[in-house]
Amino acid sequence: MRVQAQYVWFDGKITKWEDAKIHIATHALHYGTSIFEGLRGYWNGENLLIFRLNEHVERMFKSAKILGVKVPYTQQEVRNAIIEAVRANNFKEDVYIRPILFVSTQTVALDVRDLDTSLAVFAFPFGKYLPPGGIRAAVVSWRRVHNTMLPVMAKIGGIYVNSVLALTEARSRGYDEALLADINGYVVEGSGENVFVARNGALYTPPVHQSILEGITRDTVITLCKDIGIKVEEKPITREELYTADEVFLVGTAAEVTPVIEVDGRAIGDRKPGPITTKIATLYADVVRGRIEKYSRWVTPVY
Ligand SMILES: CCC[C@H](NCc1c(COP(=O)(O)O)cnc(C)c1O)C(=O)O
Repeated sequence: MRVQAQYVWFDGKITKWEDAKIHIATHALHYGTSIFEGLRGYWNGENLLIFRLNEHVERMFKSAKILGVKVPYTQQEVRNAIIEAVRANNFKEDVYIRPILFVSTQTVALDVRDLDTSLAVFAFPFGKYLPPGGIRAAVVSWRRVHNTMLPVMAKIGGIYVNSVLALTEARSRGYDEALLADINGYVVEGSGENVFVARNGALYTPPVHQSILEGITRDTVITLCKDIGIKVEEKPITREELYTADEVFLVGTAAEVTPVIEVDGRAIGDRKPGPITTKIATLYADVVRGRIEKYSRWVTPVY
């Protein structure tokens, strides 16, 4: 799926898509030293609402701190850049927004402390990332990188080779998505999502210290569950618990709330979205389009 837009935001300027280029000696191209985010903008018929803009920008700054690179902008300037990248294209449909901060110095040196960084943001029309009726997932042979090896709480470009290998394996085996186990064999997340398991009316999801990205959608779902009285417990999840769950679903900005109806050839529940998954997916769809006043703090209008 090639992405395309008319205009992008690049180091403070609205630039034509075809002019937004970097040099082949760019540090981030060689070593994966970029920090990126994924946000969604939802068109609700009147305005385009960016979902949890503040939290995504906050995470971008945390990721940069973990990698040890400079961010030559304030959080407000990055929020404005993200809004501008959407506004400049006058989008009036659902979009995916990709800010990326990357080490731009043309060097092969590894120490990043004094190197320069650039910020770019582009947005493009984007619908469903995974089939909303439910997906088939496989626990793949590639393990989730352990957080003593790479700081997986930081959304660092180079770490995504782990996700690339995982999803490519799952798709080559005929599945829609990959589930990754950590070095101890616990299932911790998808290639681009956090995972939830429902059993006897309660939800379980791996704790943040288990080498996962601290997902913003994960936080949204936990908050919504508390508000509607669904118990959520953060605990390690074994493969057997996954196979025998009443429901499994994946959550992420791109994936939103995606039911998992089969894992490694085992049907989950009766192989269709379960009641808890459906309830949360429906509520989430209303929240992101600003239809529920209680969560209006989470949406930022573009126009
Ligand atoms: C290719 C990466 C796409 C990106 N994945 C987001 C993502 C999540 C969910 O995080 P959040 O809820 O904050 O989005 C969890 N875990 C991983 C490894 C992720 O890449 C996304 O935009 O959903």
